[in-house]
Amino acid sequence: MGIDDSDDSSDEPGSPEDETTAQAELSGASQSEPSQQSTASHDPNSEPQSEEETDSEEPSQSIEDMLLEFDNQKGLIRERSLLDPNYVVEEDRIVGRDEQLQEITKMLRVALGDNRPPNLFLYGPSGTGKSLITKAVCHNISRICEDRDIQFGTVEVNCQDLDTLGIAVYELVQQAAEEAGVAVEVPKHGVATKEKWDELYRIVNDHFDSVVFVLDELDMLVGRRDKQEPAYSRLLYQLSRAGTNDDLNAYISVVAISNDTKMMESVGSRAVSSFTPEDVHFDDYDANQLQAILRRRQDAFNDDVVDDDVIPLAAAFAAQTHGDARKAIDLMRVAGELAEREGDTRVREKHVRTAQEKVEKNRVLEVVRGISTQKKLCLYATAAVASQTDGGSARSTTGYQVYQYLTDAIGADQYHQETYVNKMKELTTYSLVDFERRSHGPSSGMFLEFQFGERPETILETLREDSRIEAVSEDEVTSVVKAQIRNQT
Ligand SMILES: Nc1ncnc2c1ncn2[C@@H]1O[C@H](COP(=O)(O)OP(=O)(O)OP(=O)(O)O)[C@@H](O)[C@H]1O
Repeated sequence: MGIDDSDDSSDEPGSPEDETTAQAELSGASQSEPSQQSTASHDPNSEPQSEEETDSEEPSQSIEDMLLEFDNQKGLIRERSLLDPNYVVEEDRIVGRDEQLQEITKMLRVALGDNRPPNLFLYGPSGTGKSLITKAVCHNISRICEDRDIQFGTVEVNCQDLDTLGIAVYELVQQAAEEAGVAVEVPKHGVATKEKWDELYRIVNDHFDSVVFVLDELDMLVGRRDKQEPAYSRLLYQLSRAGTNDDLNAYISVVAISNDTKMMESVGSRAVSSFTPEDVHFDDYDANQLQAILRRRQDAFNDDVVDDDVIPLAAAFAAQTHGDARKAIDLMRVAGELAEREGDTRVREKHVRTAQEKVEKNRVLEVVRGISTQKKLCLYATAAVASQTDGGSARSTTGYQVYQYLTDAIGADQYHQETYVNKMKELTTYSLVDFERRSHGPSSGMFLEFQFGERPETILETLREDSRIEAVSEDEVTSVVKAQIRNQT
């Protein structure tokens, strides 16, 4: 029996660890901003001060006084949790996902009859309600099962921060133990992954009749690169197979969630034949749906403090990129916090505009902080092209020419075009960029057209914080880009 793949760490830049830090900074970013509020107030009616008095040091306000003063200010946000994208809202606040709700309910309801529900694959862009709908359905099943004396459990893990298969299985063990209210009896490190699987089976068999395993952001569980099959594929194989052989007596269903619509294409054939999921697609939200979602949370704010144009504007900004509800909610929260910090009595359009800049920049930062210089160069070149085209998109062929210019300019290694394209494709995982395959007719070759999820200018601005990229003249890059775009036909 081998020791587990605890050395199975991802060496890829942009590993989950980098992102966790960025995520933490993202969520805390708005709180850590220095306050705009001036504490030194000048009373225009006060007596003119003598020269001497003016020169003397005013006693500064104590921290306690400042805290109490801020505490006494009437806030604009009444129910902050409604503006937290990680908070699971009640069912009556879910809008515009009737079809998916119905489909998933129909398939998972089998658990109520003490039977095995099918496996599911939920896919679609970020922030389109995949996790929310799954949680809502499982929560309801759990309630009804309780009444019927069926031991139903939901074991949910987010795979974004899990580097290896061994760690992912341990995470499942931990979540299962928490759901069952028991202790984990296997160590996290230094044992074979098989022992962790056995512990998972033990907990599930001892405590549940039926379990839904929810594997969120499953495509992020890549694992060791020297393995033939990605870790997510091995996890799906093992888990779904255990549900059909003697390892697990409980009925189990695996719900795999991914932003990557093509994830199933890279799942190995063994896993495909044991997983065989029902697919449920989640579309982008349009501006009207996003408005409806935000209106159902408007009571997060005090009565009558949000200007009429605030929600439509936040929804329009979020719809412009991917129709991401998380972004729409983030915009409302940041706009509200900005207004509060300015001491304003209302949330206004201008707060949403400033929030848009902050949220967009944070999202880009979240992605680019952790990636390698080479990936940054690929991204910079492609965004530079997109920033100069009418539709905001960039052809891979043109992007590569600009990438070559950049690598020459800073004396970096230069990849072949195929590697450049692969690096860009890898970046699609983060929903920052998407691509379509195109051609200009039978005589010309194929190319990929990259579309950005955020404004290319924000990406360029953020990437220029890297000193190597900053050293390249912006004007020169722009003229190279323009020349290359002219050469395109
Ligand atoms: N239909 C909806 N009604 C109300 N709120 C929604 C809806 N869809 C998404 N949200 C909210 O948007 C945020 C993101 O949703 P969720 O986590 O379900 O997205 P997701 O598709 O799983 O995205 P990701 O792949 O990035 O995890 C959550 O705060 C969720 O409450």
